[in-house]
Amino acid sequence: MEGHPLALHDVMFIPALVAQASDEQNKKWLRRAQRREIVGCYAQTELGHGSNLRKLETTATYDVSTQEFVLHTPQITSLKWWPGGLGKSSNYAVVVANMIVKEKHLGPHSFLVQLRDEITHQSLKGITVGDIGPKLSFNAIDNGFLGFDNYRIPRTNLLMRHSRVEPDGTYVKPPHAKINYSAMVRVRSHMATGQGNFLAQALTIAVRYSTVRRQGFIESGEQEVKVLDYQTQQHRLFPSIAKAYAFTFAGYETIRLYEQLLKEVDTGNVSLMADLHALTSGLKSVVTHQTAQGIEQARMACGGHGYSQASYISEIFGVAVGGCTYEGENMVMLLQLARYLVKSVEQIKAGESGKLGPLVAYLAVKVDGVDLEKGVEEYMKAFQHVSRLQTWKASEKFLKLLKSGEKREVAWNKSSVELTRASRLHTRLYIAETFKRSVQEVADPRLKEVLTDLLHLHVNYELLDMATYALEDGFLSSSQLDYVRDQLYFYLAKIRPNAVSLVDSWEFSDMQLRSVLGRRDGNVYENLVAWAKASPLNKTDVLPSVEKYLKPMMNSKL
Ligand SMILES: CCCCCCCCCCCC(=O)SCCNC(=O)CCNC(=O)[C@H](O)C(C)(C)COP(=O)(O)OP(=O)(O)OC[C@H]1O[C@@H](n2cnc3c(N)ncnc32)[C@H](O)[C@@H]1OP(=O)(O)O
Ligand SMILES: Cc1cc2nc3c(=O)[nH]c(=O)nc-3n(C[C@H](O)[C@H](O)[C@H](O)COP(=O)(O)OP(=O)(O)OC[C@H]3O[C@@H](n4cnc5c(N)ncnc54)[C@H](O)[C@@H]3O)c2cc1C
Repeated sequence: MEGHPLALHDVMFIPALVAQASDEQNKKWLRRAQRREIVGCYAQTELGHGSNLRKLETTATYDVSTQEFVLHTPQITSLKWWPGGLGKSSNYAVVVANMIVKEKHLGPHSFLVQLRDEITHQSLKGITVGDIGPKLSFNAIDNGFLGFDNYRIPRTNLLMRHSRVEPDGTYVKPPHAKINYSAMVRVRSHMATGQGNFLAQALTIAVRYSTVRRQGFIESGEQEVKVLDYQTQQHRLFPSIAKAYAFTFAGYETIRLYEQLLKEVDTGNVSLMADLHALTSGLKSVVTHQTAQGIEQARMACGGHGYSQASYISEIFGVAVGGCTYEGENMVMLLQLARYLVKSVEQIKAGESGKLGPLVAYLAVKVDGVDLEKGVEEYMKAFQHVSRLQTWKASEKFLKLLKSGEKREVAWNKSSVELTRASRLHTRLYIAETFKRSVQEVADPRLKEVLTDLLHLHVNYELLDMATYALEDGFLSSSQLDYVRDQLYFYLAKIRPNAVSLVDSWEFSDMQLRSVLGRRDGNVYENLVAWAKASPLNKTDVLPSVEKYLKPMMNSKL
């Protein structure tokens, strides 16, 4: 669960080599990395900068006389800080540094750098490396720091698939200025499935436990009810079951798009880059935030035992919520998507709606009203409407400030909260649409029926959650909103009989879940007692601290 020291070797180091090292270079490095003869990480973030990559301070200066790059950490804020696996495990890193050739600053470029001796694993001369210390979670991964003192590497250690520096220092530009950012886009493209997986684990635990836990009565009877029979418990858990499926389906799509991008970029076709960057920037932000909320609700739904580490939900939360920060802080990434949305609005205003990509074409089409009783398609139109409304309002706010004479950056900052709201709504539309498309493609009629129930639950829950935007211009009436609520409660009840099968279908083993509450055999109470008794504190009846502290305190005559 909490990842492992080689997680970043697999999810970033190797993909960075695949995407950015030349075939020539990969003959030397990739096989060795895949066979784990070398262990690597992705060292980009610094003590002083993580979001603003233009201001990364680690430099890689080309020395034409020796055909080497000199890596240097000019000041404390330039130390690489946070990269997973960097502290103690890796002996190599893909280092992102500001490249300087013939005194020209060429921006962030990626270099393969050996950090430690392959035999002794000792850090090499000119390298300072270590672990940054305990974190909220993910403590099985040694996030580290790294400093260079005029550390020399061969010219050929610049990853040269897309940009090159020739022996004489001639710089060959990449086909797209941001192609060096591809390793991040890859992780972002995989995050929806990863986060969906975290959410699914937490929901498996909470739903199973909610059928074991009996507490209180709905109508008087012999037995107390299973807490899963409370509507509030269903409302707390079932929308997250739907989201776990929805995020996974959306993630399948972005993983496919990333693979397509990788192939296209190699042919020089970079047209997909802008769309995928915008899409994954919004998706990682919405999915990570909603996953964290869903896991927290799952933990709270388990009462006191949810708060015990025996539930393991707090660890799942810790690992998942890091995603709101890593791979691009959520606000920063929502604003990246907002750039794309504002550009789309400007294209429409310039009469160029025909140029809009499929993901934003809806911004040019006004929908007057919907008849929600006709089904899910109508909900999609409602999501399109609220996203269009907010995107246009936020864009108009920005453009009006611009027209009033504000500098672009200042106008942008003054509109940024409204812009992030538009980015979220646009992304939630995308998630709902991929969920709908994926359910439509399910062949097995029984599966399709249950997943359709989840889809209905999802669209009603989401539309109710966005009600402010749907009501503000009268697009939806309050009686339509009453219909949405009724539908929500109808589907909570409809899903109840299938809730356990829906989470069991993810087939997490007890070992993967590591949760006493989520045990497949439902044998919670005996195992909670066994778990507690195994705690180190219970090794002895009386702790040594009693002699050392308690007794002297209790016997002291103050
Ligand atoms: C179970 C265990 C699991 C284990 C799983 C654990 C995994 C943990 C992994 C964590 C690893 C990390 O965190 S690795 C480090 C992650 N770090 C980040 O993500 C850094 C976030 N910051 C950035 O990416 C960048 O600074 C930006 C994109 C925010 C800004 O870049 P910039 O160079 O200043 O560009 P900017 O001026 O904003 O935009 C200029 C133009 O470039 C475009 N642009 C910007 N980036 C891109 C891009 N990638 N692809 C295409 N286009 C792009 C913009 O849309 C814009 O187009 P136009 O609008 O002009 O048309
Ligand atoms: C668990 C974990 C694993 C990580 N693994 C790696 C790794 O393997 N490799 C690696 O290189 N890095 C890694 N990182 C670092 C991570 O990528 C950065 O923390 C992240 O990019 C955010 O940058 P920052 O920490 O500098 O935050 P900052 O950018 O300083 O953000 C601080 C606050 O400022 C706000 N802010 C910043 N810029 C703007 C802006 N332009 N507009 C509006 N608000 C803004 C942010 O929204 C945030 O609220 C990891 C981080 C974590 C937590």
